[in-house]
Amino acid sequence: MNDVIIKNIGSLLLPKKTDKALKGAEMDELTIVEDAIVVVKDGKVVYAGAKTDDYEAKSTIDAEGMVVSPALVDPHTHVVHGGSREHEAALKRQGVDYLEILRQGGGILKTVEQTRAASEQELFDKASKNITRMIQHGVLSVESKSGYGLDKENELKQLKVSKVLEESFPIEMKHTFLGPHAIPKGRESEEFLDEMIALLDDVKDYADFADIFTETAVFSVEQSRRYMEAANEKGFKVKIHADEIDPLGGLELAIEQNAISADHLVAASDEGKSQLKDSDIVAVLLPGTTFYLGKNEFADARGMIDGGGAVSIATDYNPGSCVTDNLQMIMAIAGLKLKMTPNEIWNAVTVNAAKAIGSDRGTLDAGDDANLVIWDAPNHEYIPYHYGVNHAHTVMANGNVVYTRPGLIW
Ligand SMILES: N=CN[C@@H](CCC(=O)O)C(=O)O
Ligand SMILES: [Zn+2]
Repeated sequence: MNDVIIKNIGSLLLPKKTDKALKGAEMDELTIVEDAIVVVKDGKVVYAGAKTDDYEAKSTIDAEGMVVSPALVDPHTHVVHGGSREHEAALKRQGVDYLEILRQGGGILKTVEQTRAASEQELFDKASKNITRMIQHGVLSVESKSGYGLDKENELKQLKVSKVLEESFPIEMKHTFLGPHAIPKGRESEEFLDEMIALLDDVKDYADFADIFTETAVFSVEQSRRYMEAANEKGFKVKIHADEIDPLGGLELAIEQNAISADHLVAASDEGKSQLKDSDIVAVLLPGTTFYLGKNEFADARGMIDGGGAVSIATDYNPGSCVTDNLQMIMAIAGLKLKMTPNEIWNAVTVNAAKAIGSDRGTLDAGDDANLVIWDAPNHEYIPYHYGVNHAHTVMANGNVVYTRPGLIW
């Protein structure tokens, strides 16, 4: 006997199951079944498709005509950190730019101080609140970066907390070592980079990926190449924060180094974007960051998709450049500012986001783990349209309901 049937689904979203991320025109293809059901047994999808009487189950959930999709995947976050930086928000509004704040010892370096000062328990308690909100917003897979320790003890502390979060919540997490995220005060960049390269051996058991911030006044393309080559040699899959502010050629480097994703890409060159088509890399765009930093130029998602590339989107949740853990908000900005279509947006937060972090999630085919969301919306286009609010009604992780929307108590 099956465990549960979700019946009366108005629109069931079924992103295509593939080995590689969806590219170019494929990104606008999304199977939507109206009047559908999903059947679950032992935490797995038995059937997801058009309504049929062929299945029986111990219990039913009435979706009352709502939308059902795979649970969302957030492929770029900095969720484990100490403190907060609300004091910098005012500086940014006065026109002091993000890299200038970093040069003055603020920005990432401020969060490094706060993270070093926090215990594992304090970091866990703080990040638990973010993870809880992410689940409530329909996200069940989260990539989590270190990068606020910048030394062995504190980078390992962040990565350990990330692992404990994964063990403590009904989610999948991928963990990324981002030791070369900033240069600590008083340190010389080459020598610090050597230290981070040596650290790769120590973090091997805790990290799925090795990442670097390639940017003016942070790490150059040459330094990033040295780091990525070392990480590749040690068996890491590599990621890169590339071309966020200045067009340094980080995307071309990512392709050369066979990175699983290149992230940000606001200032990526036309040459780099044209290479996406023939590579397996996923461009992870972070439009919430451009929005929060008050910039007018957004990443060229249209150029990347129309040129045949694979695109995903993420929150980039962090305490400085994008302070939201609501991926639905990012879906809205992707429509408004990246000019992505609703189908492209849904593929970007499901299958393509999963590919960007080496996860097999993001689909709801028979045999998949039953990770899904019932959305209180009349159709899938409505969710990025009605922005800034949470449309998740019910979230199911491995066949168990882990969140249902509370009502008013009055
Ligand atoms: N740009 C570099 N790293 C983060 C921001 C980190 C911070 O400001 O604390 C990002 O991806 O946006
Ligand atoms: Zn980042």
